[in-house]
Amino acid sequence: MSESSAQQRTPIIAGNWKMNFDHLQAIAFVQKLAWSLKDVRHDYNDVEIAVFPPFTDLRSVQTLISADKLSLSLGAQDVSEFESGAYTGDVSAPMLKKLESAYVIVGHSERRAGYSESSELVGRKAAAAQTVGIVPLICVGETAEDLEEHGASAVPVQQLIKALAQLSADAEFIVAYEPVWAIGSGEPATPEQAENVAKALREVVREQKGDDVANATRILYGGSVTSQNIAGFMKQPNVDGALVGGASLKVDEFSRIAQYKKHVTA
Ligand SMILES: O=C[C@H](O)COP(=O)(O)O
Repeated sequence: MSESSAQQRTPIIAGNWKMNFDHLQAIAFVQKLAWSLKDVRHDYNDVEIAVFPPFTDLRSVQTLISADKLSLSLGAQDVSEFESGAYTGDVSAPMLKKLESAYVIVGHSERRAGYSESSELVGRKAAAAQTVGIVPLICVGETAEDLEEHGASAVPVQQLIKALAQLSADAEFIVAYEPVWAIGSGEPATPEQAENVAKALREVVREQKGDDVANATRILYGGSVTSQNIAGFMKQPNVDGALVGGASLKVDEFSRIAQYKKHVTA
């Protein structure tokens, strides 16, 4: 990958709220976040900042973003593989599209572990999102046991190969490398570990989708990202942003993470 291709990718700082904040709390949070970023946003017009609220908050956050013309992107945390019908509890990609969700997370390890979601299902969900023009953010990552047995990249690479095999459309997707052992643990991967796996994942994209897609695809790191460590990740040539969990629930901290360039030195 050349330096120039890395520069073509717009970095994205994404806040995955998980199952936190009701819709009233969501409104208050987004208002505070927009206020916190208002004086610096012009310095960050080449950085995308996105929030991923629970389903019940999407309408409220979308209305706020649209009414106040906020420079924030909106995403959902999951999507059904089906378009409509008798699927109690599911939320479809067309429904999310109506709410102006630009993105949807698929394959988060909490869903893989808690709901036995396979990489094939993750791929079908990603395909359903792409059908309506939503960009899927495909999460992959190894457990501590996987790391010990197979090293860092083997499991994420296999997960991505299987998920990408389900995509038929030639449409955008994002990959998030989230080592399970780093999520919520306060023990992030090192920037070098994140870079090594991100590089391996980009090679998977290259093999399956070709050079142009590989060079354009954003690959994020997630797992105990904070304002103290974000700069190290963002300096890596194959890391194009972060998927932030716990720290995205604190306005000031998430705002500091979004302003990572202040902390990046050559
Ligand atoms: O989706 C976000 C990840 O699970 C990371 O969560 P965390 O930042 O709380 O470790």
